[in-house]
Amino acid sequence: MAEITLDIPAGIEIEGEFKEEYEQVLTPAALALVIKLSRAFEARRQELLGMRSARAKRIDAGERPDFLPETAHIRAGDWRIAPIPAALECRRVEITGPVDRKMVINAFNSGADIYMADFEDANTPNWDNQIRGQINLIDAVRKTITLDTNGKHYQLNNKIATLMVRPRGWHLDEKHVLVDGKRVSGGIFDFALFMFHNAHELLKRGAGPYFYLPKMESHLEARLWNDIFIMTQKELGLPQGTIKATVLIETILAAFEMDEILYELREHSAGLNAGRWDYIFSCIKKFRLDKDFCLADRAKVTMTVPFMRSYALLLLKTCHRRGAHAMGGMAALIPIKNDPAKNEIAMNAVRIDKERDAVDGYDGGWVAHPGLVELAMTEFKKVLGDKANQIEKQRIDVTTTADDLLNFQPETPITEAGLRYNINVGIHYLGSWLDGNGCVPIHNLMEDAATAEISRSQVWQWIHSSKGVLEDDRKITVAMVRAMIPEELAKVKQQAPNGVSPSYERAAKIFEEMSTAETFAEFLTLPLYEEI
Ligand SMILES: CC(=O)SCCNC(=O)CCNC(=O)[C@H](O)C(C)(C)COP(=O)(O)OP(=O)(O)OC[C@H]1O[C@@H](n2cnc3c(N)ncnc32)[C@H](O)[C@@H]1OP(=O)(O)O
Ligand SMILES: O=CC(=O)O
Ligand SMILES: [Mg+2]
Repeated sequence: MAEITLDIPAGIEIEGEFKEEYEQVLTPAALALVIKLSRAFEARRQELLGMRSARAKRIDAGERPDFLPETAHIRAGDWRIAPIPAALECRRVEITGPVDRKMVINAFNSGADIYMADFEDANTPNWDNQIRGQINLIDAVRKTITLDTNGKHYQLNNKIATLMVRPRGWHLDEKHVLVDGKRVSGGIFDFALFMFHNAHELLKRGAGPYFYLPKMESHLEARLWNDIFIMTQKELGLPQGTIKATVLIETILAAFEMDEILYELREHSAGLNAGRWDYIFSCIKKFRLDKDFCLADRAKVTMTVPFMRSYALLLLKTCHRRGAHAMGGMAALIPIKNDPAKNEIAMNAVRIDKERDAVDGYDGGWVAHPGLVELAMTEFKKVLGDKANQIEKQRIDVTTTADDLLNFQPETPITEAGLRYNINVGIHYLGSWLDGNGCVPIHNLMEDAATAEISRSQVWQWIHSSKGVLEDDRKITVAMVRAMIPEELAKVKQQAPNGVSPSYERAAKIFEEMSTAETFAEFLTLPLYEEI
């Protein structure tokens, strides 16, 4: 590995490989911001992660989450978030995708109102992806990004989507960068580099630095981001309130603190998003030891089952009451090539999903693929007409209670096909992730870190729960899962037209370890990260 030859400020060590083009990202001044934010906030990040573990232990011991008594005044109070900048008023369709150069260009050109560049669920956070992703965004913000590949030239159109960026969640470190000898937060690293290089340029161009914030579990975690925003704005000479962020409500605990999260970020808020896939994963994770909890096959846990419906409606009601955008999540379906009949079914499912969100009152929603933008746009336009959003639509009829949020149905069916599906997807996704691709089409669905977590955690839960019983009354066991893993690995290999890399053997091993271990690993990506 070549040594970093950059002039780097004292206190920071870069352990990642050096490539000449990285120099434009890892400048001394940008790294100084990483140091400043890390020194100011790393202890609090660790404290909050400690609080997550302590809370998880209490839930394991039987505590049920509820709305917080100490913040009742915030929920009852009559406040609204600060006005939303013009560039973020209209968000009917948001396309998301990893920060790969070609996909960045395609996403900006897709016709969506917003493009969320993803350093998180859709991305393997290897060193090259992280730094190259920053380079791609620097070039895109300045509209100089181009690419020539496979005989095709890529460049930005005149009219492009507004950029939002999703840095990594609080649980992830950036292991290639140490500040005072300790790994920095992945989220702070991604955020600081993006802010340093692009905030002023974005403002010059009529937009601003806008973010999506993932996987938070409490309003105190949102407060940490808010404090980071305040310090960064001061450091970079930006007016306070310039940064705007949409928080993904994608953990069951955050669902009890939606008002509080908006309140913490009220000067910097751009609403909430119903991050449905991580939300399902979070429910399984938090209640995995509850003898009464057990969800049916992954495919049965849709947006219309009781706990998901309650969560979606509460998010909508909460946002609009506070003058904030309520953003719908991702329908994981993608266009199906070479099978028009199946494709029509998939497109219709996306249409129904977006129609439901739009009619409910959502202001927009996510798509995973450019081929879905027009379809989703049509559904939102049918409801919104010429309006940029429908924030004025108040859902006072919604009366979601704690019990509604915790009404985990359906419990059946759990099928052998569903179990095998989870194993198959888990191995395939892990293999791809290890090879550097954090978002893949599997069985005609978009699979990313959040969807794969559902597969992995369901297998663990079905083994460990007395309710983990197949329709034909066979109990799901370690031995059953162990026997299926090589069979599903063989199918994954067969399904890959050009074969698979050795990573897939490793992936099968890791999947086996994680799904059969006595202790549940907090996140799939934590042990995986140590492998890359
Ligand atoms: C739970 C959550 O967090 S959801 C958010 C995270 N997930 C995502 O962001 C999903 C992103 N989507 C993707 O990565 C891809 O769409 C996949 C992996 C699901 C499917 O990828 P593929 O099978 O390669 O798609 P396909 O071959 O149909 O792509 C056709 C074209 O669309 C482009 N494309 C596909 N998806 C995207 C996207 N999300 N953004 C930009 N371009 C895209 C491809 O680059 C390709 O471009 P080209 O014709 O210029 O070569
Ligand atoms: O990030 C989105 C999700 O659904 O998870
Ligand atoms: Mg997510």
